[in-house]
Amino acid sequence: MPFALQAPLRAAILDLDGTLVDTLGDFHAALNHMLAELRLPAISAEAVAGFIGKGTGHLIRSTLAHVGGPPELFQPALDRYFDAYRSVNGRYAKVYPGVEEGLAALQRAGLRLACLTNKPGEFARGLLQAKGLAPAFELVFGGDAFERKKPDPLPLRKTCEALGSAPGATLMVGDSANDAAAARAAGCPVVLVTYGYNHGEPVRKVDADGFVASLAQLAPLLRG
Ligand SMILES: O=C(O)COP(=O)(O)O
Ligand SMILES: [Mg+2]
Repeated sequence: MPFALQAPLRAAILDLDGTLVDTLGDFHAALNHMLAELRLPAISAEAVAGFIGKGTGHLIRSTLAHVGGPPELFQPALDRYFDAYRSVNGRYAKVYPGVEEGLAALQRAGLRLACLTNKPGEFARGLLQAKGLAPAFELVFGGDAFERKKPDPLPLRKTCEALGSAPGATLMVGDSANDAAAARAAGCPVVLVTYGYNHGEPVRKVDADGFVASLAQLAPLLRG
């Protein structure tokens, strides 16, 4: 569906998991490693996909509940998960088609770029580095950078401030209702990709300014 972005843009904020990189394989491997160490049953990749995007605490709590593990195991599970994720980060992850092209188009349009994810900052920076995407971003903020995570608007407001760009002139590009809700509340225009993880729900039902099947489709929206 064609759509137009109203305001002249000065900056763009991009989500990471499900938007820039398909990280389901990394999450799946790290969680199953954690579950095996806790002697709990394994989880399917499909179930994991529904839990991505709301940060690590939500991912671990949802995974434990899904396999019938007691909530008291949260802290030991979290510790094992961090060790496991640190050692797989990027190994089973793939940059989505059109990402390099889309980022280059945003840069050519003179926009300052930040990556804002609910993933812990350490993992986000390592992943962007491993996939060759780090040089595109002036700033990278993880889920541990601010007091609250998306869908709260605080991380977007803070990122706009750090970029020196008003929210109305800062495009949020994400894959989930979380990104869209945060953008709406912060006053940023928001475009969602149709290929990511939207908590297991159809992404087109989310209130957003537009949808793209590839970041390469952002290029024509930036002209003029
Ligand atoms: O939930 C996470 O860890 C990451 O999610 P995000 O990159 O889509 O914000
Ligand atoms: Mg995401």
